[in-house]
Amino acid sequence: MKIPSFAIGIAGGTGAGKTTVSRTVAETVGEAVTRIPLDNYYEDLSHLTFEEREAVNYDHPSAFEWELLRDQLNALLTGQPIEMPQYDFEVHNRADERVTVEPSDVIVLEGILALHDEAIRDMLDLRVYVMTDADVRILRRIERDVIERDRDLEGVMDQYLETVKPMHEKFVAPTKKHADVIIPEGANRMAIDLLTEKVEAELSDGPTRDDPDRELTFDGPTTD
Ligand SMILES: Nc1ncnc2c1ncn2[C@@H]1O[C@H](COP(=O)(O)OP(=O)(O)O)[C@@H](O)[C@H]1O
Ligand SMILES: Nc1ccn([C@@H]2O[C@H](COP(=O)(O)O)[C@@H](O)[C@H]2O)c(=O)n1
Repeated sequence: MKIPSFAIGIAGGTGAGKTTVSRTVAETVGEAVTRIPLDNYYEDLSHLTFEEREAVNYDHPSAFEWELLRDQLNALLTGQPIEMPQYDFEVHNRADERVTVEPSDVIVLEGILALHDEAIRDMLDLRVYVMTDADVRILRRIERDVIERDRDLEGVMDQYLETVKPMHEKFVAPTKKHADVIIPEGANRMAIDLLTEKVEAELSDGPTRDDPDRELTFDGPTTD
């Protein structure tokens, strides 16, 4: 196994297509890829009632347990297994069980604020932002939240206007400037093929992060 692993961050607004991109890359490349959904690092809110949890702003950076994510991402990248928390959207809280995640050659961190935290950004080798128009994203989100997350239409609309949209503009969209690659629309075949090729090239005995030749093989400028 490569140590440190090759780390990719995939950020973008709700409904942009982040999960679709990371799942497709992981399925195409196979077992060498481990997905880390940022949602699993929402703070444990067991001390609040369901009604209080319903009212939380889940699009503000303070909703996430960044320290745990930094520690666990660092552990995985350096070859150690983690006990990853799980998230239950229906009850707005962390689930009781954790899942053991083994280190792997490629780690994909995926979530609205995957490029928000500077220390996390520094751990990533490739930073991706999935950019999809807001009207498309809200339509996708309504469908998903009602069908998969047990939400009602009115609640999804209120949440979107009260927190999701303003937080997207304030915290999510500005992280685009940290991206090495911007993917339009999510399930964009060409972009996914290029991303998959990049991952496969990293797996096929490319230079590691500590290799002085690595800079020479990097195929895009960073904005940091
Ligand atoms: N390019 C695309 N065209 C059409 N539907 C898409 C595309 N990308 C993603 N989707 C669909 O949009 C919905 C939201 O995508 P998802 O990957 O879950 O977004 P995110 O993880 O960014 O919230 C899913 O139902 C997915 O199948
Ligand atoms: N209890 C929760 C926790 C989060 N959300 C919303 O999930 C969105 C992030 O997930 P995506 O797959 O859409 O990127 C985020 O916009 C939160 O508003 C929620 O509704 N309830």
